[in-house]
Parts: sequence; C-alpha cells; structure tokens
Amino acid sequence: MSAMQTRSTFPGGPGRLAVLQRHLVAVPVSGQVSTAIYPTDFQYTLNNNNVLTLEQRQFYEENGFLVIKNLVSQEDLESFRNAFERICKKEVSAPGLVIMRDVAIAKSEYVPDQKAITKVQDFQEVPELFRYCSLPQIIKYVECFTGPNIMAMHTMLINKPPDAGKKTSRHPMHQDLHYFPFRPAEHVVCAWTAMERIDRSNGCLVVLPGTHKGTLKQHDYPEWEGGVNKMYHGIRDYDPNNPRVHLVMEKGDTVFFHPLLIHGSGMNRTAGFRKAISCHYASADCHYIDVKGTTQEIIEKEVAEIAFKRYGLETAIDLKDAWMARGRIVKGVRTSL
Ligand SMILES: CCCC(=O)SCCNC(=O)CCNC(=O)[C@H](O)C(C)(C)COP(=O)(O)OP(=O)(O)OC[C@H]1O[C@@H](n2cnc3c(N)ncnc32)[C@H](O)[C@@H]1OP(=O)(O)O
Ligand SMILES: Nc1ncnc2c1ncn2[C@@H]1O[C@H](COP(=O)(O)OP(=O)(O)OP(=O)(O)O)[C@@H](O)[C@H]1O
Ligand SMILES: O=C(O)CCC(=O)C(=O)O
Ligand SMILES: [Fe+2]
Ligand SMILES: [Mg+2]
Repeated sequence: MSAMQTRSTFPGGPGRLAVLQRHLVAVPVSGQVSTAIYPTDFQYTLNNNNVLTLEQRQFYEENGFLVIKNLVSQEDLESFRNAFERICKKEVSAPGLVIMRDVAIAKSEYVPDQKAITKVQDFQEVPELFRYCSLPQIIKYVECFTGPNIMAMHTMLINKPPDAGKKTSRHPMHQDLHYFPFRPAEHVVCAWTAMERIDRSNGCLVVLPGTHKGTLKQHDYPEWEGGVNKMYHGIRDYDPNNPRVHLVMEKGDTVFFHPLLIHGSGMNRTAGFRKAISCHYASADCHYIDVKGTTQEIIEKEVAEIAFKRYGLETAIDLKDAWMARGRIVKGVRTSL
C-alpha cells in the first residue's frame, strides 16, 4: 500500500493523522499495520486531496520550490501573448495596470511595441491575462500551499528584453516577501509559468534551494555599473559562491515557490524577448502587517514616492491599502486580506 492510500483511509480522519504525523509512527490501516515511516512536521505544504505526491511535498519542504511540467496549454499561452502585445500597442489598457520599460531605455522615446516593455504588472483588470490566475490546474496546486481561501495578490508578465549591453536585463537575487506586507509567509506562493523555453541563454530563474527556511533579509539596490531597474532590489551582501540552481523550463512548465526563497534571473543574451507570466497567491486568511521599523520600510517609501509622482497623492498611501485594492479572490471566501 502506498503512503498516499494509507493516509487517505486513516481511521479517525485526517486531523488525527496530522497529529500522528508529527511523530515517526507506523500507521495502522484497516487492522493491518503499515510499516511505512512518515516524515514529521510538514511546515510548508498542506495535504490537499493528495494533489502533491509525498515526494513532491518533501521536495518543496526541503527546497522551497517545485516545478510542474507542461501545466499550461500552448493555446492559453498564445492568448496571453496576444493580450500582452495589445497592451504594448496601447490597444488595451486597464485600471491599475503598470507598464515598465527597461532602465536602459527608460528615457528614450516610446515606440508602441513589445520591444519597449520589460514587464506589465497588476493586470487584475485585464480579463484575458487574469484568466491565468484562475486556471483550475494552477489553483489546484496553489491550494496545497494556501489552503481553500485563495487570493491572487500580485500579477506580472515579464518580457525580459535582449540585454542592451549593460546587464540591466538581470534581476538581482531577492526574496519576494520583501515586497509583501502580509503573513504568514507559508501561506503565500508564487506560480511562474514559462511562456517559451527558458534557459541560461535567455535568462532563466536562478534559485538558492532551501533558503525559504531562513528569514527575510535586508534588501537594497545592487551596485551595478550599468544601472538597475526601479524596484529591483537585491539581498545585501549576496555571495555569488552560494550553491545555485538554474531552472531550465519548457513552454508551459510552471514553478511554484515560497516567498522567502532567494531567486533572481540572469541576463538575456539572445535577440528574443523572454516571456514568463506569474501570479503571487496568498491565503485570504493571512493578515496585513505594519512594515514601519522593519527592513521593508524602504519599499513602503518607494511605493509612496511612485504614487506621488503618478497620481500626485500627497498623503503617503498605506501599503496595506495598496494591496487590498490589488487583491482578487479566486477561490473560496475573502475573509481577511
Ligand atoms: C514579487 C514582487 C516583485 C516585484 O518586482 S514587485 C516590484 C514592484 N514594482 C513596481 O511596482 C514597478 C515599478 N515600476 C513602476 O512603477 C514604473 O514602471 C515606473 C518606474 C514608475 C515608471 O513609470 P512610468 O509611468 O513609465 O513613468 P515615466 O516613464 O514617466 O518614468 C518616471 C520616472 O521613472 C524613471 N524610470 C522609468 N522606468 C524606469 C526603470 N525601469 N528603472 C528606473 N527608473 C525608471 C524615468 O526615467 C522617470 O524618471 P525621472 O522622473 O524623469 O527622473
Ligand atoms: N551583486 C549581486 N546582487 C544580487 N544578485 C546578483 C548579483 N550579481 C548577480 N546576481 C544575480 O545572480 C543571478 C545569476 O546571474 P548571472 O548573470 O550570472 O546569470 P546567468 O547568466 O544565468 O549565469 P551564468 O552566467 O553563470 O550562466 C541573477 O539573478 C543575477 O541577477
Ligand atoms: O525574471 C523573472 O522572470 C523573475 C522576476 C522576479 O523574480 C520578480 O519580479 O519578482
Ligand atoms: Fe521575484
Ligand atoms: Mg553569469
């Protein structure tokens, strides 16, 4: 009998089993005694209808990420690509949508083409793109981290441009939690889907496995000669000798990762625009925190500065309000966030 079957039929229900799982036990099933030894203390994953195999759960617990191959169809990715192109041509816009150009061309004249755009962010009001966040096959996995009440908090389509020669196409090593004023971190997860093959040549994700078990680190702008994009903070004192893993992914492959996992992406050495679409989800039962006096205070200040420049908002906007306005429920009930 497999471990999965054993757990789903455990007498006394899953709650009782969860208690027993905290110890190394042999679990009795239907009068038999299973010799299976269970791992203790899952901290980062939930047992959601056995969507994750035991091996997948253990992998995420240990490493802080999990790649699921071929999760999003070619047709869906084509449709997201078309929606993105319409945004670049200014045929489509939406409230809240942020369009970002690479810092290397930020001050040059705008040409209405994808070549001008590094990423679009906060596409919760663009139905064709937001459809990504509600794809059932993605939500099914997300629920293994967030539980049943699921909010889509942060959305991005990243169009990493061919590097203009200054290495500004890199994304410094960081933890996404640095940007988020909601907790607990365990109930936040990112889904990131490759919209084409992504490897070291066009700047794949680079992760430091196991770093989700650490704490939130101090982030600053890295001191890069060629400049760095707005809001691309990196962890202070990044040690390039840290063991790192390059996530080579095929079109449609999706990685789920923990918001404390240290990750970044390399430079795009090709002539193509490397595309990925992502959504950060959180349990609606999470709560907001006040970031004043924490390492995240610099983000609150920067968001307020941008809001001031863009909307002329004099009174510093609360980070919490900005996130409440962005968040959308995608499953279950909007309880707290
Ligand atoms: C898991 C979370 C991971 C995350 O990354 S969350 C990070 C959150 N990121 C953001 O909120 C996106 C930040 N970007 C933006 O808000 C906008 O793209 C940004 C930088 C305000 C530009 O907005 P636009 O509407 O395009 O405004 P604009 O063209 O008039 O430029 C205003 C000033 O910003 C400068 N700028 C534009 N793009 C830039 C870039 N990529 N890097 C650095 N600076 C940049 C631009 O030169 C201009 O400066 P100045 O005021 O003329 O001195
Ligand atoms: N000083 C730094 N601070 C923060 N992050 C950094 C720093 N230097 C490099 N990185 C990040 O480390 C990751 C790997 O960078 P690099 O450009 O070497 O990627 P790569 O091209 O995929 O790797 P390789 O050149 O070994 O193939 C990227 O996320 C990059 O932005
Ligand atoms: O290069 C990428 O696609 C990763 C971007 C990223 O990690 C982020 O925006 O938080
Ligand atoms: Fe990130
Ligand atoms: Mg390198």
